[in-house]
Amino acid sequence: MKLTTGDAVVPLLGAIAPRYVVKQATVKRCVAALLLVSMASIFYYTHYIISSPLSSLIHRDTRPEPAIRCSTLRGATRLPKAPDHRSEARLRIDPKVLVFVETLYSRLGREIAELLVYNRIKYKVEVAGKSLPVLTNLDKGRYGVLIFENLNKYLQMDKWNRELLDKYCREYSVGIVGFTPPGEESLVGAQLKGFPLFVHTNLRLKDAQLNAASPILRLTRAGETAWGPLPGYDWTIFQANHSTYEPLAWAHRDSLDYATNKSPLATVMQDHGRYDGIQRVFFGGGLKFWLHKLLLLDSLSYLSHGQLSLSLNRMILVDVDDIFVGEKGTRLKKDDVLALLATQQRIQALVPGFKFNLGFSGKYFHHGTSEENLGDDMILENVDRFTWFSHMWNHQQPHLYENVTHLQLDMALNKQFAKEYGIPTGSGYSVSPHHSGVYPVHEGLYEAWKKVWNIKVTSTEEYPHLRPARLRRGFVHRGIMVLPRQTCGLFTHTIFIERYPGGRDKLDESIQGGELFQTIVYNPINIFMTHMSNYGNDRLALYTFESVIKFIQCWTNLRLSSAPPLQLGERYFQLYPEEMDPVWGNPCDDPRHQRIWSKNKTCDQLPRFLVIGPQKTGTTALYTFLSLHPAISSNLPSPDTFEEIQFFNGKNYYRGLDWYMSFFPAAKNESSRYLFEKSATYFDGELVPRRAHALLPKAKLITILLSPARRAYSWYQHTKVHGDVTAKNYSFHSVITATDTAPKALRDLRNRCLNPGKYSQHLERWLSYYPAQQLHIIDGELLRQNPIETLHELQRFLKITPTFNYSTHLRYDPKKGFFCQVTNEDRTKCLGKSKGRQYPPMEDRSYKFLQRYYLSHNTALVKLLKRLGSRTIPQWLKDDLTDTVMT
Ligand SMILES: Nc1ncnc2c1ncn2[C@@H]1O[C@H](COP(=O)(O)OS(=O)(=O)O)[C@@H](OP(=O)(O)O)[C@H]1O
Repeated sequence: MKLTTGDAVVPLLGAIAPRYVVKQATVKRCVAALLLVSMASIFYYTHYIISSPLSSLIHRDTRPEPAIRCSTLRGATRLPKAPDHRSEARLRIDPKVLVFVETLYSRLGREIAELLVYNRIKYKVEVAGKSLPVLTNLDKGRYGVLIFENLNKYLQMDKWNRELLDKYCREYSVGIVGFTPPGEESLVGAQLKGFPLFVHTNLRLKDAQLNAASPILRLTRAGETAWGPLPGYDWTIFQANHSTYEPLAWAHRDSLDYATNKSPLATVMQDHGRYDGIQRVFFGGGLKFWLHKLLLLDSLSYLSHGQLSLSLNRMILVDVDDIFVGEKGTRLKKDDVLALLATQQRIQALVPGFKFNLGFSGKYFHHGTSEENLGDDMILENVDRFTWFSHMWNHQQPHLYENVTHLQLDMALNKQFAKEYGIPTGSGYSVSPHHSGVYPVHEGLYEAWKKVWNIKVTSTEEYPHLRPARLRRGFVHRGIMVLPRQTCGLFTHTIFIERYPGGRDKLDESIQGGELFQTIVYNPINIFMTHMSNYGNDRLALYTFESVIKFIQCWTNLRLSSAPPLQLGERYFQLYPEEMDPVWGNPCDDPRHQRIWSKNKTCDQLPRFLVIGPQKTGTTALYTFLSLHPAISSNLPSPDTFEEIQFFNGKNYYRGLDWYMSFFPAAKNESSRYLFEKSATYFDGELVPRRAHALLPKAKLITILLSPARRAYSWYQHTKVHGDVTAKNYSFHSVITATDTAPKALRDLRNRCLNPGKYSQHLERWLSYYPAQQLHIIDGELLRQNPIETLHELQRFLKITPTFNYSTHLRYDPKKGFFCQVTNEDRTKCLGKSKGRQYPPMEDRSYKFLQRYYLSHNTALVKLLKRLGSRTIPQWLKDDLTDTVMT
């Protein structure tokens, strides 16, 4: 049966299906009929709709054209330059926002926080109604703007706190933003408690406009009308009878019975502070309406006197991935290429330097229909009008290659193709199919990229994860800048507007104030990912980008520009130098990452617990004794740092995950393997807890504590024996008592000697990443005197079964003065002579000095141990504190 028209499907269903259902009435046959119909539909779609000569007519009729119009685009009105909110006054406020929320889960509170995160604005969340947080630090205000998710929480604050807060705002010139909450009861002309300001609530509004004269508008441009209803039915509008108030935004009532009064209603009201000396902005609705998000950003900028101003520069690069790759019937034809060029030219007038950035896979060149092959030729005829980057030759994902040689060969083929067809090869930029190899890092990709293409910059949506987009970041690995890539809502399969998921309205919503528009507003540097097929067919990408760029021009004062990827990369890391350092996560914690993780790799090659130090507390003894356990395995030794890998601190971290995992060979018997690592310098490493947690969030942490004074002395002896010149030249007492005017080498040695002993401080940092249940603290004195009991307790904490009986494996060796490993009945194997050294006892004056030095830290440690539920306080800690009190 040949299907000719869409109508033919109906009789097919009507004729066949009922007969089967009624006469046979068997489930099997129903399923078979359904299958048949589905297959017929697929056949109809793929063989008729897509390849029919009529298909172009069907879809081309509905191909969307950018229809964004406004006075700015016509050049009709030249609006004044965006104001700079920076003030001449000597400001004493930090560029940080304090957000008072109703609860930690309230919706608007979350939306506010998300907006701040997206724009990298620092903030602190506080639940309103509790006591006020500390607002000042020395003579500086900690916050530049206060936001109340629910304005009532501010208006109804108890007198004492309200006065304190208002005083802070006046003294430090800090402004307040307040959102009126929706209420069940509709208010008509109700007065805001204590202000000559009145509200009407629960209104439906439409057709929003901005007050062009408002000094708040900076990023947001006035002059247009956002036609149509505003989202929600619970808008509040403001009416004032004091000159301190000035509307920032208006809208009209969206109601049939309101035809008589056409005057606009203020939805956002500015309080200039003439009434009570505090500047405020009141929002008559939440952040559902896109324009309000912009107005909030401008309000923060204005109220903080420019401390929280965002740059107005935005850079845009549009990658067109998969050039030459698409399926027959979905590729570019000649007129598509001409449209691409024409749109590019129009965009260039709005975005200086803009060129579509084409990523090609040469293997599929001329693999389309004859018309599409002419399209390929047309692209190459205009090769110099675009910028170019290399995709993989055959579009295969890099992590699927057997080895780096094959990967290089594949890349070389694409390079050869580029040379043959005059495609420029010097952009230094590349991307890989489905982000494979970029993140999680596949070292082979970076190696091959550098060798074949001299790649210096790439982009991905996957670091640290695809979602949420606002948290995407960049990093640098092996000299290659990895930039965050943005999505524009178009994917390989979205090629016809009629079939856009959610319909055309959905795409238009994203362009006109929605997700895509906001992506550009919030990201100073935007690299968008699109595919060749988005530029043929309905040319949705051309429509999307031209429209959103126009919409940005109409509604914002942003200065758009573009530049080649290398320049974008340099700019990105100038803006965010702190992002250069990567933070490696576990590829198996994210199903998307796991899918692009090489089959040769496993996530089992990671430790389940870490012995984190600090140095000189007995970590080697613990490491050695743990390694005797048949179910526990440590890492392989490092050629540089012996039993310690020292990955999470220092330079080794930049060697990447593959390097780290190579120390943990694949287990033979998975169930009995407890992999662990001990690096004693982890304990006090500033970055270590964050890095360790990103990779090993479930790992258990073991730390050993002993008198920080004695630890410092042991460390000094160790450093001296290892030939440290400063330690050799200065006595222990000179080192620990060195002042800040001492030579740098001595100060450095002092710090390295003393800092690890500030236990509470370091433990708090670990506990800000890991839950307390994952931390086990060993008393270093007990480890030394009774390692058997210490290890039994540790096994209980680690939940390792069956318990290994250490009493038959460890024995006190009187000669060594420590417990050692039993090798046979009368022999033991002790740790080397560098552990359990002989040195003179510490001078009394040094011990006393250190007791005082560590007093506050030790006191804090006692508190911390109690908080952690410790029933006994170590004897050395009691001694250190008692002696101090007595002296
Ligand atoms: N069983 C056993 N054998 C030998 N040494 C033992 C043992 N148990 C604890 N200790 C104490 O461990 C101290 C060395 O600590 P570390 O291994 O953590 O030092 S290091 O940071 O790895 O260099 C070492 O410090 P010093 O006495 O100053 O050498 C020892 O006091």
